[in-house]
Amino acid sequence: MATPIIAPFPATRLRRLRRTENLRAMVSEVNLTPANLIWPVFVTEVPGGEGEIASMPGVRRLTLDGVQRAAERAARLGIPAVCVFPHSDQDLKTEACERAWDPDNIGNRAIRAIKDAVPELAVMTDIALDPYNANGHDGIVRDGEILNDETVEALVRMALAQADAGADILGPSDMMDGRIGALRTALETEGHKDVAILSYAAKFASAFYGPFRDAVGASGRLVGDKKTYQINPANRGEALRCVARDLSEGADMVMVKPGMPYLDICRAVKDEFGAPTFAYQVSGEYAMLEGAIRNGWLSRDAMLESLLAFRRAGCDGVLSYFAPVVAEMLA
Ligand SMILES: NCc1[nH]cc(CCC(=O)O)c1CC(=O)O
Repeated sequence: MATPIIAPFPATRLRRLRRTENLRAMVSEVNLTPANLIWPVFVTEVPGGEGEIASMPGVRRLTLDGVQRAAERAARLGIPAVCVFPHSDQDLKTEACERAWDPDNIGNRAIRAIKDAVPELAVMTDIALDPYNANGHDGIVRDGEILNDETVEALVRMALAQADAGADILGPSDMMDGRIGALRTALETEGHKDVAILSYAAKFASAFYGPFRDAVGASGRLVGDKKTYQINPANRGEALRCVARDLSEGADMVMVKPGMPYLDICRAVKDEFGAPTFAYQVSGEYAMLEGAIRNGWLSRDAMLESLLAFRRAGCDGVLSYFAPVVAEMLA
């Protein structure tokens, strides 16, 4: 960026352009619109599973009817995409995770329900085995080890079932090596050449996913942690190598996750690669902000400020549980 020429005070008074709302709007460097938002929604097949998630006040697990109404709300508000997360029956979780590629699993049923209700709304999915895995991991576990290559084969089956159900954007969130290339090849050869991949490329092993694991019913199941596949929060260089690798294997878009504690990574990814770049303002970030707002410790403007920060850091869009509320505030 060119260094602006600044005349000495009083010729320069930077406050001149902050004086009124309209002057401030004229010189705003970034903006936030509903088009920048992707709304993550939880869909349950468990009888009585719908309702508010204790660690995410204001966020509900939805039935298939409920997710159709959410899709209509998204479309009305100008939110371009929803991302479907399944809350599946505990009894249907297995060690081989077969249900992940069942055309009638709750995730795939939700994709079809949304496409029936609002065909033009983009539907994004999550590709990882954890909602269907008896031990809560994103990959297949044998003797305590998360198996990379066997998991990638399972992910390909899962992805094809989602594409068959009508998904527009696939979101591999598992952090196995080689998955983007395997998914891209399978999509090309199985008649899904226009299905986009938004890779969770720089996904860190974070403590901020806790409420999400409650929401999808994986918390009680998870043995150990995800540090052998998700990135060490200390590692910026490794995150950039992951993004480079995923783009070179055929990802159309990339994501940094979590969001707010990793804005430096967002900026670096955008500057380095210029690809469509997204951040995930994850469940723990939502819980922090919403908890403080509900207690009266922060104002609702903190929501908007947090999302604007992603735009300033170079993100094209943000996955956020605040999406519908923020889109209403922006309307
Ligand atoms: N692979 C599953 C997945 N997909 C999105 C999230 C987290 C989203 C959030 O916290 O809001 C997770 C949890 C995890 O990796 O343990």
